[in-house]
Amino acid sequence: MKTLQCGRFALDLSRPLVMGILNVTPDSFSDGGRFNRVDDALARAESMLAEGADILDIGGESTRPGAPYVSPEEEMARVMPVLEKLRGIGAPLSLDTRRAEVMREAIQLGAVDLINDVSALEDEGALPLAAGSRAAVCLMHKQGNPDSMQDRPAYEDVVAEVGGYLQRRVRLCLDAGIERERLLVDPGFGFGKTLEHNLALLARLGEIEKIAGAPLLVGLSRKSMLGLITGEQLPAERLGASVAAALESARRGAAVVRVHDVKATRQALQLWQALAQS
Ligand SMILES: Nc1nc2ncc(COP(=O)(O)OP(=O)(O)O)nc2c(=O)[nH]1
Repeated sequence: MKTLQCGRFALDLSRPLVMGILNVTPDSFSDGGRFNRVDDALARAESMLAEGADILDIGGESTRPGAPYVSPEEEMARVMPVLEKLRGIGAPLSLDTRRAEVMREAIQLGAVDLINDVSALEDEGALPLAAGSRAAVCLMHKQGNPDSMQDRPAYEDVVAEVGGYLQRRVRLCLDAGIERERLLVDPGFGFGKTLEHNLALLARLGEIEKIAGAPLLVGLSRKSMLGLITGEQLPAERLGASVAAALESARRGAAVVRVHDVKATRQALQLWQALAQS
């Protein structure tokens, strides 16, 4: 049985896991401002667990294209009170940050089971910090940074380049002493990719896993590529496409899908699993 060693938890990867997104920001692209008060964040966490979330992903900085700068102090002020309250909730907590100092504070709190880093531990000190913890790590690919990554994304072969980057990051983590059982990789949909790039990555998801050598986490929920395909301008109105994207990701081998709409995604995955087992 394939297992993800995830801090205080060992997660069974024999079925796709659902990571519920808890953005404690004022400006996340689809739900900014809804859960940035601690009580609202707690209520949201509880409802996502009740809906079947396997992991909660707490993030204090929007990394959507064009997102404004958030200071480390501000990011910490947003996430630490929520992590403190959720520490005893009995479910794996993922911290969505690209800053080593935020990781350090949260690890010291004993409230991080998974470090979800959109910059694949590139921040100074992040790699040894993760190596010294028991947290799982999600290494995500991005081309450029949120302020300009969507200006002119360009690749020779997006799958080979994204896979190759993730393979190099996995190698670095293994050399630093992070066991492979703690690693996830993520192609980073929408992080310096055109619609064509995103579709190629989704279509060829299995190749990414093979090249990188670690299970896949996929985040497509409500993203603008789904808006381009459906014509739906409002991210929160992209439920159908988001659920279909999660299902297609699972069919192509994703181990974890990162979503806003937990209940609908779980139901779709349960149908898919029932079929797979019939
Ligand atoms: N591993 C991973 N982490 C991510 N974190 C944030 C976002 C952006 O989505 P969201 O958090 O909903 O919006 P915002 O960044 O505006 O808070 N996408 C990913 C992703 O695709 N993969």
